[in-house]
Amino acid sequence: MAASSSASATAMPYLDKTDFLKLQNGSDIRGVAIDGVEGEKVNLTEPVAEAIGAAFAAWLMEKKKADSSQHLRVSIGHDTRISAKLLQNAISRGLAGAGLEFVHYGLASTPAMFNCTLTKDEAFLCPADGSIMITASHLPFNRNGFKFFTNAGGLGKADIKDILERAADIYNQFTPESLKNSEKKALLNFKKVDYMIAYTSDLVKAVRKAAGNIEKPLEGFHIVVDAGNGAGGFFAEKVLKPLGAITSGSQFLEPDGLFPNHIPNPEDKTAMKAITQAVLDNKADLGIIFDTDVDRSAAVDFTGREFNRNRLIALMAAIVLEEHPGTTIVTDSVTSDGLTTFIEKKLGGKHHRFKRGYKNVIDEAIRLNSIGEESHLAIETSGHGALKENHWLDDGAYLMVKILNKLASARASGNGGGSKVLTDLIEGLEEPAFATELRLKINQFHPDLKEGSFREYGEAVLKQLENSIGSDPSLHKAPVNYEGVRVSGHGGWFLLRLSLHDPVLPLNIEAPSNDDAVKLGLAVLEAVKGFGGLDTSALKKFVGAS
Ligand SMILES: O=P(O)(O)OC[C@H]1O[C@H](O)[C@H](O)[C@@H](O)[C@@H]1O
Repeated sequence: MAASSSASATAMPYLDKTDFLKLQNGSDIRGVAIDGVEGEKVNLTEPVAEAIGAAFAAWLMEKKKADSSQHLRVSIGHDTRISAKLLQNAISRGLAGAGLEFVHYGLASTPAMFNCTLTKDEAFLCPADGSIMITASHLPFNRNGFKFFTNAGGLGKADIKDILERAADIYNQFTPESLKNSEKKALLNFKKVDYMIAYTSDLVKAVRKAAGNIEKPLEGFHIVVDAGNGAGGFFAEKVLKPLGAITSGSQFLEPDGLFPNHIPNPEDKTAMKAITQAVLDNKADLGIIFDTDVDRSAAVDFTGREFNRNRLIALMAAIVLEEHPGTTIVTDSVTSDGLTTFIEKKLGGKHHRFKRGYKNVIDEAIRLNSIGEESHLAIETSGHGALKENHWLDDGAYLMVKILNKLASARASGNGGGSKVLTDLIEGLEEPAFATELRLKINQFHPDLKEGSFREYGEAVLKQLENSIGSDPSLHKAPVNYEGVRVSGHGGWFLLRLSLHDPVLPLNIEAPSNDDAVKLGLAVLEAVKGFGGLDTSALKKFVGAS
């Protein structure tokens, strides 16, 4: 362990590239930003964040072929986490030290942070050459992280790795003088604007335009919002109200980084229950729920029926296919067979079931367009959805705007009020009576893994499962599949695949009954039973074998 000579730098432990690379989570940076959870040591410290800021600056200057005289501008926003300000200031010092301008947006959403690289309005110090969102999405309160954007979109895995490697070098070259110097520069150059005014006014304009330039196209609609105390509270006040909607009964709009009510996550059952209850209690027409940084969303109709997961995809596909008949809808891998039938037979579109991961589905839709296959929607069951018309940005608020457009235009053309128009759009979507996701952990320290990685071990489990399927006549491998092993049988299907980030094999099962789902579960259990490093307890419990 080497340590720098200075007083403040002695408090900074030596960290190498591997320590920095541990902060990578796909195309995001994530870490533990504050104490408070036993066994979780802070690894996203202020100096680490400062180094990441300086590394992003260096990366951006290279990308934009800028020299230090050009003063590239970077905007910084954050969600409601309690570590937001600390990290905001640290990353600003990194940018300032590298000679870049930085602008604080304060509380913002992830999609707004991409948008500001496209907005052309000097009053909001836009466009930004690059932007940073400080968020850890729905993770617990002690975590935090960064997402980065340029006008070309969100940075991908390779760029994040590059930035973290640069950050490791920068961090180990920090001296007390350099740290003081960047602090001074950051204090001198500090600027702040409320960019959410510009972003929300664009959303409002989009709905007005779609409704035929009516000032208050949502007049009389009662719509409740649940922001889960994340950054999405603006939607009620700054989008729905100006459009004329009644928003009383909206809940958890106040920022609170301890998330005292429920996790802001449309995939979370408690969160969905909370917004459903609010719709029913208030006899509202529609409920809208966001995740912490508003890149994901879901809705609830006036009867309390949830539009999330496959249903949200079906609804968005119906809206997009009305506008672009025959287009390809790209989704993640855990979507249902019923959804494929719905998109292809009822809506006349094409369902391209790809891999899990929002960046994967978005990049795939872009790729399809580039080879001549038209696609206008890339959407995941997690609630991430991106439209071609909106720069392929996964924006939970924009998804909801598309739904609002539908409500407003239906009423403008005399089709009544309420959200029945939405419910009707997904009529005919077959839904399995039983659906579950079990997450089977790989024990990385099990002797069976020898020197190999958990990924190699997971691949071996999948290979074994694939081989064993061949000998069971009631099971059939999906003819087209991009991830893991997807099999149909017993009237349903299962998919076993490697998690994008964790040493886990998620197993999704959908079937017409619990018994059929158990039969599918038993087939998986039988195939993987020789793998001592795989924790199958959840599966055993599910099939009643423990
Ligand atoms: O592979 P898993 O562990 O199920 O996680 C997959 C999920 O990871 C993150 O949350 C991404 O934001 C999602 O886009 C992705 O679907």
